[in-house]
Amino acid sequence: MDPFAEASAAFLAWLKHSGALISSKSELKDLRNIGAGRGVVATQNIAEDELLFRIPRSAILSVENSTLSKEIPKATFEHLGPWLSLILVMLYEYLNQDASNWALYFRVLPSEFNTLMFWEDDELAELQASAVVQKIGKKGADGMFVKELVPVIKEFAQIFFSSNEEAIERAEEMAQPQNILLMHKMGSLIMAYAFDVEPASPEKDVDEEGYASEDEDEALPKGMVPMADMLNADADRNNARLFYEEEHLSMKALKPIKAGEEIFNDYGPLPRSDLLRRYGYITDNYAQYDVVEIPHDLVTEVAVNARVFSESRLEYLDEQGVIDTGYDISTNTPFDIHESLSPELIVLVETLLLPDVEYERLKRKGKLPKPEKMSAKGADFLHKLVRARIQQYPTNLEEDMRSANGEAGHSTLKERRFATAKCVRVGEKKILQVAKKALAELAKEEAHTSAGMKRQAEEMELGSGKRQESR
Ligand SMILES: C[S@@+](CC[C@H](N)C(=O)[O-])C[C@H]1O[C@@H](n2cnc3c(N)ncnc32)[C@H](O)[C@@H]1O
Repeated sequence: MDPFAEASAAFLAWLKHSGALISSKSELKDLRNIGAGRGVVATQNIAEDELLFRIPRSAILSVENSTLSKEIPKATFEHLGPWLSLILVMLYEYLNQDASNWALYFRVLPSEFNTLMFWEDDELAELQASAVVQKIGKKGADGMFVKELVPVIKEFAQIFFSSNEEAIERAEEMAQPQNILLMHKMGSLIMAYAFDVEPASPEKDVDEEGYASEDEDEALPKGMVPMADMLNADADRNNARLFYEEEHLSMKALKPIKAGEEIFNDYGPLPRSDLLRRYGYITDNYAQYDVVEIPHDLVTEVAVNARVFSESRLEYLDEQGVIDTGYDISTNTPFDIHESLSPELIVLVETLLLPDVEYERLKRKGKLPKPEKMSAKGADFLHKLVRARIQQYPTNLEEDMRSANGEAGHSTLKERRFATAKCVRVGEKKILQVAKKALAELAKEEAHTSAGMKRQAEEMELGSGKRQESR
């Protein structure tokens, strides 16, 4: 048996031994031929709601289930927070090798990643001005590993290295680059594989469909759920979902699945930039969720040039929760600029453009301009903003499209990454182009309408004046 298939078989045997129930109607399949690693595929027709597999909560690789959490004070985990705590526990289990309950699970998890965290500088440069580059957070994570994780490992070296006689030296070595890299790999596994695990008895409010609200989701502990994380995703072909039960987590079919079809989870409506950052791959059908971010700094820059920058107005907007580090322009079909622009961006721009008297009046009432009402000046400002954003990309859409057409197959990893980066930046530039066109038209239309209304008002005034005069 080849090592890949052997690792899958050993993993499945361990999982069953741990109390998992796996339907004989699906199989864990080698999908490397389509560049998708392992995936789960139906071997027979599956009915809607049918159970695909059931994993006992005790098999989840989580802080709660690891013996490390019984030996290190709870306060230490609380101080680290859920993300670093799970990295710590995964490192502990991984370094424990065969002594770990999850040793055979680690054998089917990847040790190499294509996520942006692992891209070379020249590869990242191909993303050009995409905001995703600023979201990778490699330096921040490096700092956290050295400042937060390594000291905990040193403090509890004897526990962490299971009383190994070289425990102290091994703990010292954890700050070395190869171990920081290992921490990044654990972090990347969490990002692409972990689930927000709802508790056995939910204390949190869930909606009718059983989902916790967004705030509550943040509070849910993350856990690595074996087998559930072997499902790939597809933006349009999601056909399975994980259900959280008292003792188990059950993956069930959301619709009938035919023999031979792949079983897909839902990674959410992610733009391709984020799909690449978190999961290390993209497919065309995620283009429907693409966004381009307008950095807040660019808004202030354009406002300064347009002589409408106001520190005090930005402070007021901040108090009102409008200010962010960036604002999305999303894609939609058919394209509607009002739907596409983030409401915060419209409110921000309209506030900066208000005449003093009007601004003061709204501020006294604690109000803001309405996002659905974009003025001609607002559309014109946004048009300038979009043009400035386009300028931040070193090549334009036409150049990218031309060179994309001339490309042959991509045989090396670097070539594939370059091509992927180009798809991401082209997606963003396409949004900017249609937004630019729509805003130019809107600015013209609005200006025309407001000029018309002004003329009408003047004529009415003139008319009533005339009437007065004639009296
Ligand atoms: C939760 S895991 C799914 C199992 C994974 N294929 C494996 O072999 O371990 C997520 C990873 O699977 C891969 N993946 C998921 N969906 C994919 C798809 N539609 N096409 C290609 N790769 C996919 C990506 O590498 C992603 O980071």
